[in-house]
Amino acid sequence: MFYNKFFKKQTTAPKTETERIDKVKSSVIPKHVAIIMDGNGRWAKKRSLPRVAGHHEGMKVVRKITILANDLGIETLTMFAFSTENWKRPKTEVDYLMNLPEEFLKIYLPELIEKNVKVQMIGDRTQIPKHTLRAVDKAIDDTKDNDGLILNFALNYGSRAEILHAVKEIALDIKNGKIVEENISEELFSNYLMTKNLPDPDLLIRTSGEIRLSNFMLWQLAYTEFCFTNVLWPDFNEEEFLNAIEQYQKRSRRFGGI
Ligand SMILES: Cc1cc(N2CCCCCC2)n2ncc(-c3ccc(F)cc3)c2n1
Repeated sequence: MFYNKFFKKQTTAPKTETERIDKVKSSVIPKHVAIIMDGNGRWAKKRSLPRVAGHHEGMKVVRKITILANDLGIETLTMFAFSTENWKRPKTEVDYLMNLPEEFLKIYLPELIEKNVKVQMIGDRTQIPKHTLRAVDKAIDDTKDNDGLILNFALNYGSRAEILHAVKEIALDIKNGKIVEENISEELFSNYLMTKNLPDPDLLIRTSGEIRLSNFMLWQLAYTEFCFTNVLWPDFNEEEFLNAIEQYQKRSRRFGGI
């Protein structure tokens, strides 16, 4: 039992995970959660395993957190799976990573469909191997009519490239008379981004103790609450996810106001 100083009443800490989930569901649920899934290589190194073992373990955590996010009623979950900078990694690691979407979908797509999850993707498709895109596009098509959680994978995504592409598109539309300069607003600009059909993230989670954005959703994260945890992504679990949501629920967001 512990004494709740605000409501002057005895309340009991939730004992089971189900009770904890119910308590979280009784408060504000972030509509859009974005996750930078960091620490996979370090997790493997700590176990004297190859880096790709960390990526494979991290893939299983994606499914775990997706299922819980869907159960909590979160509307969109954006997972930063591959950045435009990741091409600099060794070819063997990049080749492995480009096979992960297929492996993930082969194992988990039936369950995602059954749970009414809708798969989407943001990122530059031009450099992604055809076999990877085929698997992702099939999942997008197979889930296009679902209206549950949107599972949005950031794949070969870079925010500065996204912003530059939007600027060029706007310049072109001004040149061809589609829009006039006076009409350029934050809302119009947002509609030129890859995330145009999504609300800005309410909560960003980054694992492994790194405290930086790594060229991720720089425009969209303007008013997002950040939760940085030292936990390595392969060790991240439902309890850690609930911790992050509870942290979010304890913060009152002012969007620049008082
Ligand atoms: C490149 C990459 C890396 C990747 N990792 C596992 C999670 C930790 C971070 C890096 C490694 N995961 N995990 C799931 C996907 C995925 C992507 C698209 C899709 F439609 C379905 C699944 C994925 N893609």
